[in-house]
Amino acid sequence: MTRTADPDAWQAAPSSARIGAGTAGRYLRDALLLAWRAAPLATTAKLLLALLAGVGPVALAWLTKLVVDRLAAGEAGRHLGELLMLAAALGAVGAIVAAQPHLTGYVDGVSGRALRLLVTGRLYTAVNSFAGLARLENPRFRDRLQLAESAGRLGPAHCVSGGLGVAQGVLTLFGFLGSLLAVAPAMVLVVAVAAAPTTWVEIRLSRQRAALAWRLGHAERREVFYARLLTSLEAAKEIRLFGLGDFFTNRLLRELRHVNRERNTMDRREMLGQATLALLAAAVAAGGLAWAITLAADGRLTVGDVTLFVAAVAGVQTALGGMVAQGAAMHHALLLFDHYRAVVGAPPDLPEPAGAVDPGPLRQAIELRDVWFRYADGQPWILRGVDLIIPAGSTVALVGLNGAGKSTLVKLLCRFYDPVRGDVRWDGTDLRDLDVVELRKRLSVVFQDFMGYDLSAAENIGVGDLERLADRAGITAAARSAGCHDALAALPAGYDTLLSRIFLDDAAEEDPRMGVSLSGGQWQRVAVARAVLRDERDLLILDEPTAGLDAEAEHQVHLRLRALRQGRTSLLISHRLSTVRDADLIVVLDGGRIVEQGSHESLMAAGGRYSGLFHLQARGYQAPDDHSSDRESQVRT
Ligand SMILES: Nc1ncnc2c1ncn2[C@@H]1O[C@H](COP(=O)(O)OP(=O)(O)OP(=O)(O)O)[C@@H](O)[C@H]1O
Repeated sequence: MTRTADPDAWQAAPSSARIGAGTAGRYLRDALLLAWRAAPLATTAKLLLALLAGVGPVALAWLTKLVVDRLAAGEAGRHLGELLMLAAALGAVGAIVAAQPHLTGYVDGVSGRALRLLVTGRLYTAVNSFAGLARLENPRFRDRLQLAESAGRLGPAHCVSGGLGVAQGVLTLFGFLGSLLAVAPAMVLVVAVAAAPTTWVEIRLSRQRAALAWRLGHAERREVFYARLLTSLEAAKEIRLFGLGDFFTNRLLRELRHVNRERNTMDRREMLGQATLALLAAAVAAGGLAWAITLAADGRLTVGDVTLFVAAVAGVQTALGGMVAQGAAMHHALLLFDHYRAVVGAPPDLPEPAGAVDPGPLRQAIELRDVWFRYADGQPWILRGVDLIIPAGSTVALVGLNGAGKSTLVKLLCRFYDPVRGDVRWDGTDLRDLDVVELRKRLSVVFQDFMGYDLSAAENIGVGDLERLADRAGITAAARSAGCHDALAALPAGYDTLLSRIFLDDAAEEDPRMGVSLSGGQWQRVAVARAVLRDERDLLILDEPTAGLDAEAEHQVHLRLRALRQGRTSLLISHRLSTVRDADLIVVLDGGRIVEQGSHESLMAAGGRYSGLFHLQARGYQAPDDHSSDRESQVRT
């Protein structure tokens, strides 16, 4: 059975500001389970503290009523022992109620941090499990990922705190409502009616807040993008030279203004709603007090009843306010937790066969059969019916103009995407039936847009094969092959030099020589060394591996790569045709179609596209006078 993939399945989870009671209950349970798994002790302590915080105020009010009633009845002398016991109980409960917020704060911190660790690990494990690239290229997914990253990491902790806050409020509320029922049953009705609009308004506000977070996600991501751009070292040259600083700052401020406007509107709504609710609460409290005083004057309530009544009205309103606020915060956190769940629970973006096959060593060939590919529905076809065989042990070169689809073909070989039509086969087995992790272990690639990591020089090569990260001899040999050993050895701390001007560890910060940047060509050699370290792989793919190198270095690196390719299966992409002429097969891609293939000699003899490109490049190295002799052989490219 194949685990079906759906690159858009993450969208199925609700992205609106509504969440049903059943879903909310499920999410809350999941958040609690996560909290329990992350920090069982702290979570238990949180539960107990919430219980204490819930019943504490009610106990205080009742103890106060009992003391006041005894004192008002002039029975202090007769019941002194009992009164002192009540006073001691009041002190003890008061101490617990006073200490509870501090204990809760501490426990919240401990459990929140543990939970964040767990949730963060799960989030990035999920992101790493997406085998393809399409999801990461989807702007809506990135919005969701950002919400999952920011709110999602704290979201579960907020869900738990909110849930416990609500539970605590419910305890207090029912405790005081029970008390009110004992002294003035009609007042229960008044308080309950007054609570209804509060609950309704707060839930509405919470929905609006969550919808706003979703709506603003895109603008906030752009804001972060401009902010990063303005401080990015890579962009700094162009930004300064082209005078782009104000341009990007203005764009950043435009996004920020938009976000501010929306948030101000939301705050205004919140302020108006909550101020109205506060007025309503004050009116209910004042009316209730006047009523209780009237009853006490008639002798239908004791002084203790009035104190209990006052405490109960205040307690109910505080509990209700807290409950609704915590409930709203929980509701907001649950809606944001939804984004986290959508990312973490997203099904595979590429189909995963249940019985995925280990590709095993390449023995015959990699074959593309009538491969059609485009990056999204409605976008132009990038590959149009490509049929290509890369025989095991041979070097195939892929050439063609910019945008012909060469790098796209490489991405399909790595299975970053699946063909829309047709298939790619490894010794006859469709790549879709292979274990993608095992497949990638059999590939070594120098990507056109390779990475330069803010790590040490040795690590920058070692990441090519994590098992050899500590294999200094292997790393040095790879660097020699790629022609960057001398440059790396000459760095201030040799291979241990941090290739970064951004992150310096404590020791490095004190040593101004530690953060070093390489030249473009040197970085490229490091990328080649990374691929060389990954030797013994079945397929070596080199996508413009020497584009940034000087002529001498290019020659040397190609000589070494040629030696490395010897007897291996390799795919070489290069615009410099002199570097591909010794390939066993040269394939010319044009507009997503293979228009020619053959050996250098046969393609030159055919006088087609390849020969035209070759002559064009060769002419670039000749004196102007020589050009006339070539004019007849010019082919439009
Ligand atoms: N992630 C992507 N999403 C959408 N379109 C893309 C993506 N990557 C590449 N393309 C488009 O696919 C086409 C082929 O790009 P590709 O990088 O495969 O060309 P190439 O032959 O390697 O070009 P070059 O010689 O410039 O490296 C281009 O038109 C490009 O705009």
